[in-house]
Amino acid sequence: MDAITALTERVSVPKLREPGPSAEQWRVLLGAALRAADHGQLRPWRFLTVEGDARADLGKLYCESVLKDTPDLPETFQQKLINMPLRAPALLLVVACCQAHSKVPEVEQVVSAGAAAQNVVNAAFALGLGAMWRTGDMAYNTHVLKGLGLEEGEKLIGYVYLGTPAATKSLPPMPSVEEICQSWSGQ
Ligand SMILES: Cc1cc2nc3c(=O)[nH]c(=O)nc-3n(C[C@H](O)[C@H](O)[C@H](O)COP(=O)(O)O)c2cc1C
Repeated sequence: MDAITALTERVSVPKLREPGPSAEQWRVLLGAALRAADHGQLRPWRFLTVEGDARADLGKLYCESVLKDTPDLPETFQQKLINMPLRAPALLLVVACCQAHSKVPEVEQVVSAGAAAQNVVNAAFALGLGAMWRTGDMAYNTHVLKGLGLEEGEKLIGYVYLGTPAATKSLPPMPSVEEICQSWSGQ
C-alpha cells in the first residue's frame, strides 16, 4: 500500500484476532514510531509490548487496581477488566517521558508521543494489520501505571491494540477539507 493511501484511508479496527504482529512487523511498527516529529530530538517516548500470557497479567492488574478503591466490585465487572487486554493478540503501550527543557515545553513532548502512536496505527494499516488506539481509566490509574513500571512524571499516551482484522470497517463520514481548513489572508 502506498503511503498516501495509508494516511487517507486508515481506519481503526476494534475486532482483532490472532496472529499479532510478526517480529519483522514489530520492527516496522516501532521504526515508524521512531520517526515521530520530535522537537530537540529529546526522544520523549518509550514503548512496552504486551503479548501472550502477559495480557492476562495486565487484566489482573486492572482488576486489582479497581478493587483497591471498590472492594465490593461485582464479579462480572472484575471479569470484564481481566478480559480487556485479551481483545487483541498484542498491545503496544506508548509512554511519554517528558523532561524539563528550556525550549521544548511538556505539551510538545506529549504531542510527540501522540505522533509516535499515530505513526504506529498508520504503519499497522499499511502492513495489513488492524490497530485500535485506546485509553480509558486504565491509562490514568496510578496503581496500573506503577505496576507497568512507569516512573514519576511519565504518562501513558495509550494502549495500541494490534492484530489481524476480524472484520472489515469502512471509512466513517468525514468533514470536507473546506470545513476544516480556511485560508487566512492577513489582518
Ligand atoms: C488518545 C486517544 C484515546 C482513545 N481512546 C479510545 C478508547 O478508549 N476507546 C475507543 O473506543 N476509542 C478510543 N479512541 C478512538 C479510536 O482510536 C478511533 O480513532 C476511533 O474509534 C475512530 O475510528 P477511526 O480511527 O477509524 O476514525 C482514542 C483515540 C485517541 C487519539
